[in-house]
Amino acid sequence: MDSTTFVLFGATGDLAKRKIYPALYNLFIDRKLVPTFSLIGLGRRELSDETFQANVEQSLRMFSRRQAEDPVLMNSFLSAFRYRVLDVGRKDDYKKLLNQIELREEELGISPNRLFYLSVGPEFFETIAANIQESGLGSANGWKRLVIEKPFGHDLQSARDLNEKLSKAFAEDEIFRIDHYLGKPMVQKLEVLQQTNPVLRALWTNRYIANVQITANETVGVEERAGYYDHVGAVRDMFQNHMLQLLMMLAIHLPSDSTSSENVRYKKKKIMEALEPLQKQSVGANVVRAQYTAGVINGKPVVDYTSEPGIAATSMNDTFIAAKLQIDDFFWRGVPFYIRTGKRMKEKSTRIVIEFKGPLKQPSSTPEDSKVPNLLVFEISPNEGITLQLNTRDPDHKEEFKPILIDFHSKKDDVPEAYENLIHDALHGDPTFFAHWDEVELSWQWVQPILEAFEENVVPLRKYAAGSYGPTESDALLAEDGYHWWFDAKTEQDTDTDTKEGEQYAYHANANH
Ligand SMILES: NC(=O)C1=CN([C@@H]2O[C@H](COP(=O)(O)OP(=O)(O)OC[C@H]3O[C@@H](n4cnc5c(N)ncnc54)[C@H](OP(=O)(O)O)[C@@H]3O)[C@@H](O)[C@H]2O)C=CC1
Ligand SMILES: O=C1O[C@H](COP(=O)(O)O)[C@@H](O)[C@H](O)[C@H]1O
Repeated sequence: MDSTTFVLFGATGDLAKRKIYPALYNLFIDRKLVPTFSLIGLGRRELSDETFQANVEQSLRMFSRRQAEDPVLMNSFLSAFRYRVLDVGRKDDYKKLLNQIELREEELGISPNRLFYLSVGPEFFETIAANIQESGLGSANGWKRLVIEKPFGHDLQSARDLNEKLSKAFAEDEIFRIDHYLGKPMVQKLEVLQQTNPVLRALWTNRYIANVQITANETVGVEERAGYYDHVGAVRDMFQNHMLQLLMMLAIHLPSDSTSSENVRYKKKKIMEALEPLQKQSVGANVVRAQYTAGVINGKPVVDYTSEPGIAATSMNDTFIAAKLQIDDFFWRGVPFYIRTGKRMKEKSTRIVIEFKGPLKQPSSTPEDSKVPNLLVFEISPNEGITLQLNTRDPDHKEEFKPILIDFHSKKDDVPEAYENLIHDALHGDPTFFAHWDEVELSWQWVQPILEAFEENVVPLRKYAAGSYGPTESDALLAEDGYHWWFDAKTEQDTDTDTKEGEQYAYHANANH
């Protein structure tokens, strides 16, 4: 890693405290930061360097996955942190910042490599990029990078406008668009698993795969983000970015001899280009839009969406979306991809289930429910694991089959946070797990008819009880094709407990209704 100055806009904000500082601390503990690493935090409020460092330390105690107890390590880490006041719209502040960065670079004897991390509201992205360029902050004799948080636009046109403005100050290969799902360790493993395992490579086609199910369910509701969430809904908050990224990562076929970022990005773009487009009129047949009503989660009653603080009683916002997508290419033609994501669901889980074709022929005396298809399940979070469901003979009833699970689960503490991976890659200039503009643009393009259909209420807003697996219409989406959602039966019994190492659990048909 090159010597770097990490220029953090929004250093006093929530994301910085909960994700960015803990990620940097863990990279430091793992010796993945250079000794001359330097961070300059920016915000409007007046803070001394000491107060800023104390705030960072406090956030580590609250949010780091590692103990932040060793004072020597802590002081060594914090000594890299400085704070400066900057108001995004005040040009003078950028000039002052440039002087301060140059002084610090000189003091540390480091090259002017600068990573600008925009952890501020999206309304500031264009202004900051333009001011970085105008002030000369981005013209030093080193590299410059722009790390940008979501949301990247509100629809296709606004995303294009934003990209055009950013492109005036930063080249595409200098822009690192964060999609934190791409930083999740299991998502990062998908390409390697496929590439290094001929067994999986051989199976990754419509010849063997019946359908793919991608789920990201959350138990939380809108929380304190009513102002943001009520304007975006599940379709913009999760589907356009995280869910479509998961689809791309799962569906790409990479050459066995190369995992270059160009390759990954090229293949992801090809997947998006091959996605069968929806027309506004056909959205209703392929997409389910829903909002939660009151219910019970983990034994606690929760209110309906429109009774949440800050949400209008008449809100038609979607808190759940399920969709059926088809990739029209050689490998995936005819394989439906079902995607669902929602708030206030029964369990917190992000997983991909691959259901294979051809349930086994069984003796006629076998009860129906002993038939199971082979499943390959990638548990992405909060638990990380891979499970393969196979059939074997039931030792107690020899004429019947019995599913067995070949199971691998990581220990939770061993798994780095998504932001650790992403910040590490951005510092190294590796763009593989960041969203390229082509993917972002194609995602918005695919989603645009859905946004319009929702806006015009062409698609009915369904309801689901908080604490369920979503509306019945989401189950019907699969039932029409003869499938059903698979879920982890263990969470039926206890949504709070993590799967313990070596513990067996089964995947069952969705028992929602
Ligand atoms: N929080 C989260 O979990 C997630 C956040 N994001 C994205 O990250 C970004 C930051 O979110 P979050 O940290 O939650 O937001 P916060 O509202 O908590 O923080 C906003 C930050 O912006 C600074 N700021 C606001 N106005 C100005 C201004 N005019 N000039 C300079 N600085 C300003 C604030 O500092 P000060 O008040 O001192 O000026 C503060 O540090 C957003 O784009 C959000 O969408 C993405 C995923 C998750
Ligand atoms: O980007 C977002 O993601 C979170 C869910 O992330 P996860 O890592 O906990 O699965 C979601 O709660 C939030 O609404 C959204 O903006």
